[in-house]
Amino acid sequence: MPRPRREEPASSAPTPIRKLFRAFGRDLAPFRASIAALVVASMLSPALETAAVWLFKLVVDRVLVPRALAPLGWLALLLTCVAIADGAVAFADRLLSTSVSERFLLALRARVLRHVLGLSLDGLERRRLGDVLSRLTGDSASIESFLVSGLTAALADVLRVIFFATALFVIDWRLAAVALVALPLFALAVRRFTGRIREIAREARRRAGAVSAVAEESLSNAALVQAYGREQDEVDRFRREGLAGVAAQLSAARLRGLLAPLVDLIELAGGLAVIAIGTGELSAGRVTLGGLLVFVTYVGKLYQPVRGLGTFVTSAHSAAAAAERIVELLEQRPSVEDRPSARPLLGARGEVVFEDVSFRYPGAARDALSGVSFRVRPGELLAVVGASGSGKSTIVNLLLRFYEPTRGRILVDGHDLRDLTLRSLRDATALVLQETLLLHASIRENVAYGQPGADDAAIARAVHAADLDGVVAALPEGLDSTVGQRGRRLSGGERQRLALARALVRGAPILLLDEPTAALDAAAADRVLAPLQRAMSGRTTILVSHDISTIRSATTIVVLDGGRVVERGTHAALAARGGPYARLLRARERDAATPRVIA
Ligand SMILES: Nc1ncnc2c1ncn2[C@@H]1O[C@H](COP(=O)(O)OP(=O)(O)OP(=O)(O)O)[C@@H](O)[C@H]1O
Repeated sequence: MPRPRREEPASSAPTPIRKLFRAFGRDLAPFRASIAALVVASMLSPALETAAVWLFKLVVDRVLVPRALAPLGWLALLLTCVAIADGAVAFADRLLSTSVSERFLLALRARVLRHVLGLSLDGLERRRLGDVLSRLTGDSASIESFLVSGLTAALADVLRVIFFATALFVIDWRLAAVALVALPLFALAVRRFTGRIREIAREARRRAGAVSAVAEESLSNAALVQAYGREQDEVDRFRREGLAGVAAQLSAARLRGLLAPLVDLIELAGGLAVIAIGTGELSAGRVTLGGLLVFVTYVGKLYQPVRGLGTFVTSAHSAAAAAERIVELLEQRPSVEDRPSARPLLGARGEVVFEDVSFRYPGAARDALSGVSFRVRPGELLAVVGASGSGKSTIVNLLLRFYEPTRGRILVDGHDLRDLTLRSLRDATALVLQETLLLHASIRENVAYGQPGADDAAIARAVHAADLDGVVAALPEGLDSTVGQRGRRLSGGERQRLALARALVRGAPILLLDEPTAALDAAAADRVLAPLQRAMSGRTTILVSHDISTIRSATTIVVLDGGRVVERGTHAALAARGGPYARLLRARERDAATPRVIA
């Protein structure tokens, strides 16, 4: 299979905050009812808070100052009711917001994952896996924390500001005017910082992606890293990427650190001014003691939501940065998609025809295939041989429609692949690669992956045909034993036979085998041979291989060189001709005579 070429995705232009809604509004739609309830809770909560403080004014003015106990009864009742209502609203708010946040986040992540899985391989391979993962986890979480938690909290904060400020004016408008002078200053201080915080938030999100990418690359290549003793280099690379993130976080901390004391100072100045002027107002009888006390309480409470709104603005910026990264991913279109007129391939017989097919990988300098033509009738075996890089795996990639030919066409049962739905084409094929793709699951699940819903009998037949009975019997939990990550608990040959069982259970009429025995030693390869032959019989098979024992029986052998077919025929005919195939054979024999070196 072709090596993935990954490059860092370029950062795109900033996404304005309203774009967030355009991009993710429809993800919110299923939660409309819960969000409406959440909005009501966010409105009730500030109203109840305002009422509770106001009741204390009444306690001071009606009970404490006149030293009269009588009104305390109804005031206490009211205070208790408000406290209970506040508790109930807070409970509902917490439950609702957790439920909406978590379900929204899951739905968003599932949408992103579905999209990414639907991308064509060329688009996917250009990305770093860790970066995609970081978008799927961290960036989605930022969007959630803005769109759901953030917006409802902001709504409550706005209402708090309105209610508290109104209460201030009702108590004493002169005092209120003084107290509120500080607010615009406050907002100004927050604004000055936000532009810079936004840039830093974007940088920090991008860095988080790079750090996960490095970790993913090191961990997925752990065997390589250890065998070549490069652990320290990997840690260093991780640290280098991480350091840039540390710098971004430090700048953010510096800004936040500056903002906090500034805000405190403004708050203190406001409080002192209120007390100074409030004493005068109290003496002039324009305000009651209770009024002044709750006034100071309201002022103290007023700064908290304003500060909350400042944080909301910051979170909006980091959400915008996250949204940019997710939108960029979601806007990537698969280069291979179903045409609107695409029809399913029904009851496939398995005839495969390549008609003058040329193909160049995106961004490559030369064609990987040029003018390749061949026909494989149902049930026949076509072997593709050739030197490394001659285009063998590309044939498999094109037949699975991971890519589309740049020229010519590929037909299955007489239908151009482009007229068929991707799903039905892939349903008609079973693939076995040199590098076996196994899931971290049981043997049963790995086999059933080939045919979801396969019953026990079908799985047992496939396991038997793949010569895995002995392996399964030796495992403590039989078919339900797990194979470890990427099947590491099995030997290479066993892994390959498991991959074959999966292909067999699929019952697809076309079998694609890309060097299925290349990673195995002679003994293990021999063990795969019989199951392989069983798998091939009755199916159209396209086999990419260097292994003479598997290609000897091919109906046709196609020899590729530099993406062109240079020879075709049966093993006997080609071996006798003394051309490129015979040369490949001789090279193989020499290889077989020299001991293998594990690279
Ligand atoms: N994803 C890719 N992007 C760009 N070029 C690619 C890609 N995959 C393969 N190529 C190039 O296309 C050519 C054919 O590759 P292909 O994988 O089909 O060769 P192959 O015959 O299967 O080789 P091998 O036997 O080494 O697996 C090579 O020159 C290779 O470098």
